[in-house]
Amino acid sequence: MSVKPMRSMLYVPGDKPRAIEKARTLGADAVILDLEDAVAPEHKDTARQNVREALRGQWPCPVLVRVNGLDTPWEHDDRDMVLLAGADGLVLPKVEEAQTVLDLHVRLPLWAMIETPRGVLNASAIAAAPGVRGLLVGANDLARELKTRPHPERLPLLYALSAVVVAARAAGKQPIDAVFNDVRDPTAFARECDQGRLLGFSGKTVIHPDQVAAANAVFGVTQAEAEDARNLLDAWNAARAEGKSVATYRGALVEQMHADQAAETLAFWQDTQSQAT
Ligand SMILES: CC(C)(COP(=O)(O)OP(=O)(O)OC[C@H]1O[C@@H](n2cnc3c(N)ncnc32)[C@H](O)[C@@H]1OP(=O)(O)O)[C@@H](O)C(=O)NCCC(=O)NCCSC(=O)C[C@H](O)C(=O)O
Ligand SMILES: [Mg+2]
Repeated sequence: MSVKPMRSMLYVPGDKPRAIEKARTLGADAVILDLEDAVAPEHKDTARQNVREALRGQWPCPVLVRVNGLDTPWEHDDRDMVLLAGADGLVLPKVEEAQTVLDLHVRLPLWAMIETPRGVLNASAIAAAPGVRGLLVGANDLARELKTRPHPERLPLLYALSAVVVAARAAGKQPIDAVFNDVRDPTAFARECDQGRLLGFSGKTVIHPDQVAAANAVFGVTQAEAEDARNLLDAWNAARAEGKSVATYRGALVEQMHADQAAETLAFWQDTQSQAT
């Protein structure tokens, strides 16, 4: 299954109608209307009503809803509302085993959050479950559960982050990196985006308007990268036309997989260009 990479997935608290309205205009690749941890217990009902209302309107991107966990009193009402109101997908928090996803029996695309040690250990099976489009890291919960200390390079979380990338990629699904909490530190945010891309994530979950463009830039394709991919493909096609099995581009070996990767880069570039116009 090929799904367009989600460079930025913007969480918006369900109890903030002004932020929900603003989210339509921010250029995120997806919006996640949150009913879970961004909403206090006494606001859950109002948030559900706001989200139901918001789903009736027009959106320029897919709109997902993060429901409350299965072990909470709100999950049932959340899920009923989401199914009736026609969201583009369901984000399930704190998924720990594939059976949770299998037991849901919903047709909506599912995005499973990996944010507990058991979730990390079972990430491969969760990613492979039918209906799952991607895995989202919940690093705040994960750090708490792992009893790690904060670290600027996320050293204590690296094993879990890579485990999520490997699990999602093995199943052909999208791994989406965790949120960065300090919305007033764009430099550190950009650094964490770079690290996420380096690790293999498709995109990043974000929590503030200012983070959207930066995530789109880091997880997108630059013009220079698109030109490079086009040149590599030209070199590859020329070598193949001469009957060669491999090529070189700028002195480096090019094989079929590099050509395939370059073609994917170009396709993604063209897709984002056509969206921007
Ligand atoms: C993080 C915030 C609480 C910061 O709020 P605030 O200081 O009020 O932001 P600003 O004043 O800078 O806001 C400026 C304008 O932007 C709008 N806004 C803010 N956030 C969003 C948003 N997420 N989407 C859309 N619009 C947003 C404000 O309304 C202002 O608009 P205007 O009045 O017109 O100027 C706040 O950003 C926030 O609440 N963010 C989302 C938090 C959230 O969703 N949390 C849940 C997901 S993360 C999570 O749960 C962790 C995960 O599970 C894990 O375990 O790691
Ligand atoms: Mg969480």
